[in-house]
Amino acid sequence: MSLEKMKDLCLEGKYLQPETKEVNGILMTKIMSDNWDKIWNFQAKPDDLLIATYAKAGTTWTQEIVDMIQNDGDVQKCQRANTFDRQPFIEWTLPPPSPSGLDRANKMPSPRTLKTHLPVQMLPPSFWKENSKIIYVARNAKDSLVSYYHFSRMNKMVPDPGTWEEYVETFKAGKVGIDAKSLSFPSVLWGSWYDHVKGWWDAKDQHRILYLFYEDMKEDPKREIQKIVKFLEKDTPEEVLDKIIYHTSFDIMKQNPMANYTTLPTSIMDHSISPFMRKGMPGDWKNHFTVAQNEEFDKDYQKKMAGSTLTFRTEI
Ligand SMILES: Nc1ncnc2c1ncn2[C@@H]1O[C@H](COP(=O)(O)OS(=O)(=O)O)[C@@H](OP(=O)(O)O)[C@H]1O
Repeated sequence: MSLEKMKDLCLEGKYLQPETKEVNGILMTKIMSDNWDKIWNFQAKPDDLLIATYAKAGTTWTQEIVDMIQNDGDVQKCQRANTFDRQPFIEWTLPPPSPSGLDRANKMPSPRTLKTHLPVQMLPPSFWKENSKIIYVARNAKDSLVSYYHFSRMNKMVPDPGTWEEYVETFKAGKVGIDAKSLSFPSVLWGSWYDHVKGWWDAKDQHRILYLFYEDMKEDPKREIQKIVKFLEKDTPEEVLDKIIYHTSFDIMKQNPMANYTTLPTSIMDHSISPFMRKGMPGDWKNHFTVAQNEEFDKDYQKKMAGSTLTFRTEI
């Protein structure tokens, strides 16, 4: 769909506050849930690569790294199209005539790289059957929450986050929160962060899954990019590796219109409210949580993550 058409749809108000609906207890936009049968029956292929994350974990960053590796560090080739055109977001669905992630994926020649935010139990079963490779990226809960909050403020295609206080509770609940005073219903798409990261963690030893952490990527991009190179069975020379590190650094990606979502109309994503490429740093949660909120969050976190071997760093 052309950007002009997208603008028209927005002006008609079709993207203002999407309706939401649960599928198997996971909140999605209504249009995604209406399309669920098709998403569930998506046909993956053995040479597909899937980048899976809970929202705001560093998906776009990983997508850019993967594209650069696959294109042997050719920056121009990686600027051939927007991230969402290069690597379809399989469950993402907008009102017609906008092509869905499935439409984009089905039209794409192999080998395909695809994106999803689906929790592990909701992944179309063909990915397991075809043994497609999967890169999962996880980011600590507090920074994910902060990033998701600001993203929900600037992106009209996801539900309004409500106030910061409301959103902290919504994120912890992993679904719709109800604020009795304002009667607003902030909600979080793709379900609980806690279940998401734990579910994929448990799956990683039974399938071809490379499980990465945003904080590790930030701490030592070369080491983490090399893990991806190995997983993709590529042979990437040192100088290409250095080029990839540079091109996918936060400051360079922030200036790259093919990776920073600025080609979308402001009626969809308003970067003046909060840029998509916002801070790009572990530890920004400290600028948002009050001491009391942090203590409450930690208490709740211990309960929700009890029994899991999965650990995160909240700063580096
Ligand atoms: N290159 C690079 N380096 C470091 N950090 C980066 C990079 N690219 C994107 N980002 C940050 O990742 C956050 C966006 O996450 P996602 O791409 O997963 O968002 S989405 O779920 O696909 O909408 C968002 O995090 P916050 O800045 O904390 O909001 C982006 O700034």
